[in-house]
Amino acid sequence: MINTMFVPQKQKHIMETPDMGKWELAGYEAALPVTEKSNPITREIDKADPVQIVHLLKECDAEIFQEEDDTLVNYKGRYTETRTSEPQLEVEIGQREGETSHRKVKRLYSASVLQTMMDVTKKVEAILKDPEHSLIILSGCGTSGRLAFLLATSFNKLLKGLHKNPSYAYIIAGGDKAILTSQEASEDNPHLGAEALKRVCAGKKKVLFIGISCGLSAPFIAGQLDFCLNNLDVFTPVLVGFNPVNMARNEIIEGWHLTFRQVAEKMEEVQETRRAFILNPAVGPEGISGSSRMKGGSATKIILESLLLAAHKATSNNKEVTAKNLLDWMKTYEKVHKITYSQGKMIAAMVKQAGTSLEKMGRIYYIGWQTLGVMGIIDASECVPTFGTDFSDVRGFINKGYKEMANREGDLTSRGPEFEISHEDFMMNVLPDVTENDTVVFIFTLDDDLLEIEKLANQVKNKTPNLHAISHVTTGQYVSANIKKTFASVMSMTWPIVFFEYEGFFLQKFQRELSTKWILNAISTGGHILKGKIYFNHMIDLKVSNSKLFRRAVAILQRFTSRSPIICQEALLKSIYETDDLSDEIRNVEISTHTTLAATKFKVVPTALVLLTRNCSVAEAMSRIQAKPVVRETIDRYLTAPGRKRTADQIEMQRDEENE
Ligand SMILES: C[C@](O)(c1ccc(-c2ccc(S(=O)(=O)c3ccc(N)nc3)nc2Nc2ccccc2)nc1)C(F)(F)F
Ligand SMILES: O=P(O)(O)OC[C@@H](O)[C@@H](O)[C@H](O)[C@@H](O)CO
Repeated sequence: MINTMFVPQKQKHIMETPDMGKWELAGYEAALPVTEKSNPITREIDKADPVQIVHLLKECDAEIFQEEDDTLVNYKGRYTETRTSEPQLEVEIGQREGETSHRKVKRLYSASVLQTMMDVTKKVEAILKDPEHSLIILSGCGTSGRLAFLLATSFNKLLKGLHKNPSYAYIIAGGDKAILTSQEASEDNPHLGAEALKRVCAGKKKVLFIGISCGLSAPFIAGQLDFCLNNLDVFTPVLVGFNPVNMARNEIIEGWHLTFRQVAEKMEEVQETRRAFILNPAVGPEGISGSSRMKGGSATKIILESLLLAAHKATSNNKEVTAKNLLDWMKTYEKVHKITYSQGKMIAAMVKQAGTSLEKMGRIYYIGWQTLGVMGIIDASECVPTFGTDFSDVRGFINKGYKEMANREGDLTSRGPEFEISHEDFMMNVLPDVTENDTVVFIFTLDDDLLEIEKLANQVKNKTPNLHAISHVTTGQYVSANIKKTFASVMSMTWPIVFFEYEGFFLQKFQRELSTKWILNAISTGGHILKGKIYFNHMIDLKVSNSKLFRRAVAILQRFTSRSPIICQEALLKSIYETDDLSDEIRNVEISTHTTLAATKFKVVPTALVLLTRNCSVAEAMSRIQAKPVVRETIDRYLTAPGRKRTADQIEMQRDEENE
């Protein structure tokens, strides 16, 4: 059996993969985590126009809801997509006939997922009965941490409306500053996670810990789950992610003794006694490979909002939660997909506008109200690590700033301009410099202060004609004519009136948030695609600021040059350290040393690409990239050079065929 996984081993950091000739072996591809795979739907998204971009993203998001099909995982973790009706027997290499057992991949609506959700709602209900001595903690890194913050504050508001004490708390790697800015390095520290968890739940007797890691990969979360597993008298750990456990990250975590996969496997064992739970349906690869903020973030919202709302409803109605309840709650989110993307043309127009602004070195501003303002702040903060842009390129603002956010650490404005988030900050410090190159998007509902909205819009209109609105209305409500005439375009989403009780009001709020998330994800992703930041469906010029991004960078270099992982890693290190001869000291120092230095550099991956394709010095590679920053030509020239290997596309094509 060819060993295709990261295996903990003494000489650090070398990804165990088949040697060059067998690189395309289905085995390697099969080991590739779903959350890191390239989605065939978006293989050519970098060449799509705005309407096509929106259509492709819509197709990707629809995969979240896909029913369980004949996708088979055999127990050695070789994930093979089969489209045929009869199960395709894939015999393990060196595996005797008949010994292979196949299991279906869990999807959002799978019976096992619904059963686990039901089990977790019972734990939630137990906690809600005793808020003084117990707590529900939501935790994550990056986008997963931002959603943990949003979910915890939303459900504490739900409790407050019932005159109940808060039962929720959140942890985000890097602290509250990570809600607004990228703190990618803190993801790699398991001790930091465990310490934060101890601090937040000091004195509690019963804690339901919900750790969110879309890729089943964040060491910060692994540290927290392991802490829970060693204190099961107080803690019940729940892991939320979107890979099968046998694809959880298996690389030794620096300064620790376990891999994420070992922690996940321990979780699986304890799950047998219903004292730990794993919610990990596959939702399909991201539209931009590895960008788990998109489908991963959406699926996180859908699962946890459905689960928690069902638990609250059962508590107030004193009724049991059934699998059907959960299925019905989650099915309503499919309508959100339908209603949102019914506005595809208007979304495409905003994508086009965003692309124009970004190409002209203009900026994009989201001016939002209530939690729709939070969705704008989240999308804006994701652009920095995702597209390697400056915080000032895409920014979110929210009415009443930190008062509306209700984040634990309160007002962070004094920490610097990237922490200025109120409409007043926007008016005073940003609006004076807004020009017609900039795009401003208002995001509100008709329950927000329409006079305030109109006043602010008229002030913005004096500075740029590119003023658009996303408004959420309930059937029967209409955006008034004078609001309409203030904006260049108004995208109006009409939602059915909800008759459910109190929880229904929150479900409607959550669904407007998800709809807004999909639209803003399309605007920021589409805008950067039109600006030429994406190659095929990969963000090649990524900042290598933590170990996962380091791995992704090496993998992308391999994918586009067909060189071995060792050669690719060397090229990346030469680029990071700006040297043509790597010392053994550099080769053997911890990954965190590489990522800490890389985080201060620009274009290290494109530079490494030139190193690999032009066989030149680092200095020459850097000056080439300086001169011609567009990565696409560099790769195309290399891949189609006479006598060169197939194009990256042909490589992708062949791999996907192998996966069929
Ligand atoms: C699809 C593609 O080949 C690709 C892209 C990314 C990666 C990759 C990135 C990061 C990582 S990771 O080590 O940080 C990680 C993350 C989550 C998880 N559950 N396990 C491991 N692994 C990657 N690839 C990979 C992981 C395990 C086995 C074989 C390949 N591998 C391949 C590329 F075309 F995008 F390059
Ligand atoms: O939820 P995960 O897989 O642990 O990932 C946590 C973070 O790396 C991730 O949210 C990252 O900040 C985003 O830019 C991904 O699009």
